[in-house]
Amino acid sequence: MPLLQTNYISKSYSDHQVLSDINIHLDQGELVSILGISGIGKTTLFNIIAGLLSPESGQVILKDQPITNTTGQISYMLQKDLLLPYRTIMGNVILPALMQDISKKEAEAKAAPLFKLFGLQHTEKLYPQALSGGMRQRAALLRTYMFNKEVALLDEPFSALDEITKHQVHSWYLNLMKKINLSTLLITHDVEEAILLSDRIYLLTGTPATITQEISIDAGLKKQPDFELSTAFLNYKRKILSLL
Ligand SMILES: Nc1ncnc2c1ncn2[C@@H]1O[C@H](COP(=O)(O)OP(=O)(O)OP(=O)(O)O)[C@@H](O)[C@H]1O
Repeated sequence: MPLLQTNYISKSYSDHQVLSDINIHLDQGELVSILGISGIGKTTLFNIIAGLLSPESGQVILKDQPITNTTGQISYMLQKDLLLPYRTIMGNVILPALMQDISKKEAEAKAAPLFKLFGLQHTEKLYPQALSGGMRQRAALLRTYMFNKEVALLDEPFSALDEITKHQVHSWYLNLMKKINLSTLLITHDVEEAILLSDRIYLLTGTPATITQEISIDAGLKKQPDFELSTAFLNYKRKILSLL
C-alpha cells in the first residue's frame, strides 16, 4: 500500500482544464519529483493534495484513507516560503505548532532539540536576515517539519539557492529524510535536481496536463561519488529533456 496516492485527479479553472486523470503514488521513505514546465499545473496538483483546493474529480488517499479536501494531514512548504523577518528563527519555527493551539512553551520545548538535527544550533534567537541562504532554507524546512507529518510536499524549495549551497542542502536533505523517516513529494522544474534527489520522477506534460512518464533513478548509480558527472546521469537528462 502506498503511503500517499492520487486517483484520477482532474481540475479546471472556469473552462480551462489544467489537470487530467493524475495518478501518482509515494511509498514510505521515497523522494518522488513532479517535473514539468512552468504553468503546467504542478502547484495546482500540490494544492489539491494538501487539501487547499478541491479537485473536479478524483481522490487523494493517505494510508488508505481519503483525505481529499482535508488540510492538516501533510506538511506543505510553499514555493518561496519565506521566514517572517520580524520573528526570530525560533519564533518562525514554532508558528505551525502555535497554529495547532500548542502553547509557546511546549512548542519551544518540541523545537529546541531539532535545531541541531537541522544544523541550526545557536540560531534560535537570531533574526532571519542574520542567516545565510542555506541556513534560512533549513529553518524553513524545520518549520515545515514542525507540522509533524510523515509526508512533506515541497514546492521548489531549493530554487533560490546558489549552485554550491544547493548541492550541500540536497545531500543534507537526503540524509535528514533517512534520519527522521520522512517521505517527500517535490515539485521542481530543475531536471538535474530531480535526477540527483529522486527515487522516481513523474513527468507532467500537455494541455490539460497528464503524467506521461514515470522514470526510476537507479539507487546504485545515484550513490556513486561522481554520479552528476557520469554518462548515466547525462543519459537520464537527455531522456527527460526529450520527453518534456
Ligand atoms: N486560481 C486560478 N485561477 C485561474 N487559473 C489559474 C489559477 N491558478 C493557476 N491557474 C492557471 O493554471 C495553470 C497551472 O498553474 P500552476 O500554478 O498550477 O502551474 P505550475 O506548473 O505550478 O507553474 P510554475 O512552475 O510557474 O509555478 C496556469 O495556466 C495558471 O495560469
